[in-house]
Amino acid sequence: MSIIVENITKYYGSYQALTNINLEIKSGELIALLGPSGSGKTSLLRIIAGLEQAENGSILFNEENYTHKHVKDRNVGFVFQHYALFRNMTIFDNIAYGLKVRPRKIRPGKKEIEQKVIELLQLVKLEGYKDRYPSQLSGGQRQRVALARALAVEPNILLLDEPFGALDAKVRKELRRWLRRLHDEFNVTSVFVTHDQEEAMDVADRVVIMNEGKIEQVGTPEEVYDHPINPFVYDFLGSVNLFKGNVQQGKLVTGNVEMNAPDSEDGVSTGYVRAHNFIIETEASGKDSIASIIDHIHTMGAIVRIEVIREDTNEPLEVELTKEHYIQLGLRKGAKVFVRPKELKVFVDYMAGI
Ligand SMILES: Nc1ncnc2c1ncn2[C@@H]1O[C@H](COP(=O)(O)OP(=O)(O)OP(=O)(O)O)[C@@H](O)[C@H]1O
Repeated sequence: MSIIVENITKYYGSYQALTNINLEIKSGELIALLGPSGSGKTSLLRIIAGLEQAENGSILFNEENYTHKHVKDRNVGFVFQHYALFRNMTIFDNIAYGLKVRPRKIRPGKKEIEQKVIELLQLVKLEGYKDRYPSQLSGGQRQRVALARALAVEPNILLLDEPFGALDAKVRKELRRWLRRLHDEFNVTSVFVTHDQEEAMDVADRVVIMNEGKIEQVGTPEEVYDHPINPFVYDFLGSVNLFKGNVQQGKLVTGNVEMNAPDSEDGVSTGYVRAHNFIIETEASGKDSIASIIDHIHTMGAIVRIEVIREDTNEPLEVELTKEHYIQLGLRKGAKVFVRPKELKVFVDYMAGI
């Protein structure tokens, strides 16, 4: 089922939490709403769900206007961070709940419910746990039950609000795989809220990046990472180094370094370079070589993160390289090196001088 969000505006009292949100979600897509705390992700999800009403705008499911439909008539499944399972019910009964409470006319028979629950238990690999109670499961297992419970009623749309937020990093990763697998299996249009960019980039077909109640950019993980449309998106998606300077005739001048910026307008600008988009050398090789001193070396498995201090401005830079390359170069703390951007994106500082 497709979702269209049209001109949605939401106020809490006089506070405007969402401003003119427009978004089209294709049937069967898995979409992540990603943004810092307070950017309006949960508000948007709740409006899609019908748990919250917007002041302005419409919500369409399969092009039909659902704006004023009650949550129970939208057939959406929910998984929340703290959407506790029923503590006094077994895992089996928790999953069966949504089917058992259906009005008699549309309620499946006992055998049918049983079969469905068993299938779901198999899918989330918890067959052996059906007679346990939620308190006898781990956090990750409980969220798998929550996913199975949400899917049991065959929702048109699955909405997840920080579903893995309360779990540790390793379990979160595992659950991402579950979400992706279950999503592919059921092909249900899914929207999940997260503030974890790695989670969004890893799981979603497309990522919606939100900030201060607005959408900054929508795109596939590759699009938003490789072609961020503004400084906010650049900064939000992974570690980035900033070079404040001035563009003159296709060159960004920063400190005593000149970097090629052929497509940039002249004026006060900031260059953005991701940590892995530097070349690190022991000799200068051009006007864009930034003389620096290694301040800190941090090894993280196959990747080495090096913090260097620019000699011209004393500003720190973060550079990432493979361990293999790091060993080849024989780098150590205190050594002088030259870092050069492989890929630079320049945004004009429109606010400069205002
Ligand atoms: N019921 C409410 N009453 C008043 N203000 C609210 C209410 N719900 C949310 N807000 C405010 O609206 C803004 C957006 O909140 P929302 O929960 O949608 O953001 P979020 O991006 O999901 O944040 P988080 O990641 O912290 O959950 C915040 O500033 C929040 O304080």
